[in-house]
Amino acid sequence: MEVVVNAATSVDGKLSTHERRQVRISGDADFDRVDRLRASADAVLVGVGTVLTDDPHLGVKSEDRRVERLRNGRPASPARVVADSRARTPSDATLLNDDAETYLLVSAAAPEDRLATLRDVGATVIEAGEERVDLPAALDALEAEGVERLLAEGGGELIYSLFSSGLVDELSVFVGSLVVGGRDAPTLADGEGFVADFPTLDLRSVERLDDGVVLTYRTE
Ligand SMILES: NC(=O)C1=CN([C@@H]2O[C@H](COP(=O)(O)OP(=O)(O)OC[C@H]3O[C@@H](n4cnc5c(N)ncnc54)[C@H](OP(=O)(O)O)[C@@H]3O)[C@@H](O)[C@H]2O)C=CC1
Ligand SMILES: Nc1nc(O)c(N)c(N[C@@H]2O[C@H](COP(=O)(O)O)[C@@H](O)[C@H]2O)n1
Repeated sequence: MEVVVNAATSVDGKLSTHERRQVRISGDADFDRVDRLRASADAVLVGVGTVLTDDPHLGVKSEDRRVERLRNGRPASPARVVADSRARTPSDATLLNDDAETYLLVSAAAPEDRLATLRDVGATVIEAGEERVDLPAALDALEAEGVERLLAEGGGELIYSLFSSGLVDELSVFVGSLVVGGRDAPTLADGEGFVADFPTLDLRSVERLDDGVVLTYRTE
């Protein structure tokens, strides 16, 4: 499976405010680039932190791209995937609507009643890990479901875990021209942080877009 991570950060590396309030960092051209990435993916992954704060849709927005996918025998939008160890995704979350399939990656610690509720509203549950989602095992299970290209859109906890498990193939970051600040604001990679064996990246392109730049890396 090819795993592509995409996010937008301020110049000081923040994904959102210290209150975890979503910030419009990308401009129209960058949102269109993200839409192209979504259209090229079989599934889009976020952590449950992003679902709880942003209630994202994660679908392809361009009608032309949805039509093109259908013409190629694919669903109009990629599947939505949430890393959600304890099944905290609200049953009325937007990404559980009928626009695309939705997978919840949970751990053995997820309460049965929550799983039943979420299955009732259409989610497909994949269990991997005891206390927290075991991402390598969960991604293997997704691959068995036909997901060959996975776009991970954040947030910082999830992106850190993907790097720490060596699962990232490509990273693109839009760096917008604003400073968000705040020592507690989410950054591109949070988690516990690396103290050695830092993942190193190979910078492949630098593109000026909107009022910022898109940096694209492959992992080594
Ligand atoms: N600017 C941008 O491009 C983007 C910004 N954001 C912003 O990021 C913020 C949310 O980020 P953040 O709080 O880091 O939350 P995340 O979206 O990264 O979700 C983190 C949660 O995912 C669950 N999870 C399950 N398994 C794992 C695992 N193996 N590794 C890591 N997490 C796992 C955990 O909850 P549990 O243990 O309960 O399962 C964890 O707390 C929001 O403010 C949002 O607006 C988000 C996306 C893009
Ligand atoms: N790429 C990007 N640029 C920004 O400026 C952003 N604020 C975000 N945020 C993330 O985009 C997702 C919303 O998706 P939908 O529009 O609801 O489909 C969500 O994950 C945000 O955190 N991304």
